[in-house]
Amino acid sequence: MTALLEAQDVTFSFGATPALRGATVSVAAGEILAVMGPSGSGKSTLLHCLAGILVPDGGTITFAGERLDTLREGTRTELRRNRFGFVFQFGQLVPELTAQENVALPLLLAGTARTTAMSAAREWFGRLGLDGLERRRSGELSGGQAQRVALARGLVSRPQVLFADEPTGALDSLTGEQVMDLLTAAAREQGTSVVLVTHEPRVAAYADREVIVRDGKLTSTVCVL
Ligand SMILES: Nc1ncnc2c1ncn2[C@@H]1O[C@H](COP(=O)(O)OP(=O)(O)OP(=O)(O)O)[C@@H](O)[C@H]1O
Repeated sequence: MTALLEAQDVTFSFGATPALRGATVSVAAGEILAVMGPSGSGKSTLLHCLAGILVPDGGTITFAGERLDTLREGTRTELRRNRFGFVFQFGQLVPELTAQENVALPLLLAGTARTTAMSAAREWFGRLGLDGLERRRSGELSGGQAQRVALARGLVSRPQVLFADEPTGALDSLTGEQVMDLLTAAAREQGTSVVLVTHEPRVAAYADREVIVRDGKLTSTVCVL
């Protein structure tokens, strides 16, 4: 397996609190990886290090053969914007913007012309069963609808890696399954790798592979296919 994204022996502390203590994990191109583990074990911190949001205290992060952790902040931000997509537990849509503007946002931030960005965003509404909701604001959407809008925003720039941190954590189980069906189908269709943090085995079951974080380390790898 050739790794697209890899953490090698990564350590990270929040002040005196160690969150990662030598975490090693890799994700192949197009692979959906579930990161599981108890609360406080370091899953989100690992995701943030892999995504270049946090810079590790030690160890290395490699993306597409190049060190991510040693890039200057501006270059890292640009790489995140162009190559990575994000979906979090609570959609975190911008409340002042319409649903369609929210989806278009990553493209607009990357410098795409507004008409092009808005029409690319529009395509996702049909794809994710959101037709007719384009002009709604986040306060006028159900939890499941808002999370599908967030998913469209995470995928609209066709990222190489989608980072999903408890993407179904705020949804009931049926709505969560619908979001996971759409997430995995869209990621597979465009060859996007997914780093999926979850503590729910039913959600992890959508992944190709599962790893478990305990006390800031990866403890086991289980193939779920
Ligand atoms: N911003 C922060 N400031 C200080 N300590 C933090 C911060 N974020 C996380 N931690 C600590 O780092 C450790 C790992 O946290 P992390 O959020 O990565 O765990 P997690 O496995 O994602 O947990 P959960 O499943 O509850 O979201 C924990 O001990 C946590 O208390």
